[in-house]
Amino acid sequence: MPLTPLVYWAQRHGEIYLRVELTDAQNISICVKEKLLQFRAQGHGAKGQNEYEFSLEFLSPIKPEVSHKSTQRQVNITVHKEQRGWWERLTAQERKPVFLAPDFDRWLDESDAEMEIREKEEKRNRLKASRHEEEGFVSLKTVYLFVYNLVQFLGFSWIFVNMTVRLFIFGQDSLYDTFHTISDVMFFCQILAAAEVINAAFGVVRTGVIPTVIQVVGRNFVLFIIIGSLEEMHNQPVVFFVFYLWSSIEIFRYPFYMLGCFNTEWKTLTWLRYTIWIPLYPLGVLAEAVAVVQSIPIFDETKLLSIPLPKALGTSISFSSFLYIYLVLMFLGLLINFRHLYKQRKKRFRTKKRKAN
Ligand SMILES: CCCCCCCCCCCCC[C@@H](O)CC(=O)SCCNC(=O)CCNC(=O)[C@H](O)C(C)(C)COP(=O)(O)OP(=O)(O)OC[C@H]1O[C@@H](n2cnc3c(N)ncnc32)[C@H](O)[C@@H]1OP(=O)(O)O
Repeated sequence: MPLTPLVYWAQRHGEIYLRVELTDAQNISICVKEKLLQFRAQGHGAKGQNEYEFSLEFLSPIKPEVSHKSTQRQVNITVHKEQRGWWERLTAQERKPVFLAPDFDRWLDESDAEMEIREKEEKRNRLKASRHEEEGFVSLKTVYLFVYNLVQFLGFSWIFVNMTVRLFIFGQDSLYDTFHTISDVMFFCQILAAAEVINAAFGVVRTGVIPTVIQVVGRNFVLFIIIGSLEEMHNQPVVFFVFYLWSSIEIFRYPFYMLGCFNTEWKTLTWLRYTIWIPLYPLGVLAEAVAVVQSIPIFDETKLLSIPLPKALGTSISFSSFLYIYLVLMFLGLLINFRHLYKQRKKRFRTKKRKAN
């Protein structure tokens, strides 16, 4: 007489779950034909280590594909009903086979199973809705970044082209009136650049906050305090160099970001974005340092932004004292950002190389 294992069952609208009580089951064979399922395996059951088998004639036809998973304690079988629906019993014969019992761990009655389906559907819908929301946010972010980069690109391109054309037409003379012709657009672009700090701080773009703060604060300090607030600085040729060096990188950086918004890139542009800062950054810092040094005697003379002191201590602390400290900060800022840009460059070209392999 073949030995029969204990079999527990439960159903859903689409599936039948069978749990066969056999430990360390091996050589499992499951055959399915229309309504019939035949199981055979070696394992440790109620009658010790032996070969066990059973067959079940289901109430309605089942699909031929049956999946099973054997664990140390049992064999779990999932059978798919040919047609979805609730079966009033498992087997064709009305009398339940003696080795068969309900699996109360998985047991659900019809209404509970329907509720389970509804819950699953609701969960799926919620997931879909949140994915849509996320996609909406992503596309909103893309539009925002694209427009921001486009505006900056147009602004800095206008500056760069204007200065280049004026240099060709007026030669050296153009160096002296850069501020008057360019400053409004430069003010606009650099005020707008504060958004880059916000973007970095709130994770809108994946970049460090410190390098961005150094960049934006450093430039705006030179633009608004050193050059903008001193009329004597307005027609200094150094303004030309500062503005020209700033715009030279931005006409490549912003279109690079614009393409990045659509996960696209143009290799030459990527190379330019991550390479031309190497000469431009030190030159830019040098030009800014020259402007700071040139402004020192003017701040001393005009006493602009100086801090008044009580009479006993002297007259005032000139703003130029702070500028000496700022020159050191500039050098530190240069080192931090140079290192940051070097890392970004290495990361960019290393990943690209790996992708190409
Ligand atoms: C607290 C007070 C501190 C005061 C300190 C004072 C110190 C003063 C020091 C002054 C030094 C400043 C000198 C400077 O003014 C001189 C010049 O600018 S000279 C001209 C040359 N300059 C440059 O080359 C620098 C240009 N600027 C920059 O590159 C950035 O501003 C910088 C923050 C330095 C670096 O950029 P970032 O960290 O963003 O690197 P990535 O470009 O590689 O971007 C990283 C990822 O973020 C994505 N990203 C970034 N921005 C955007 C954007 N606007 N739109 C879309 N995507 C963006 C980018 O695509 C990268 O993503 P992924 O890695 O996935 O590709």
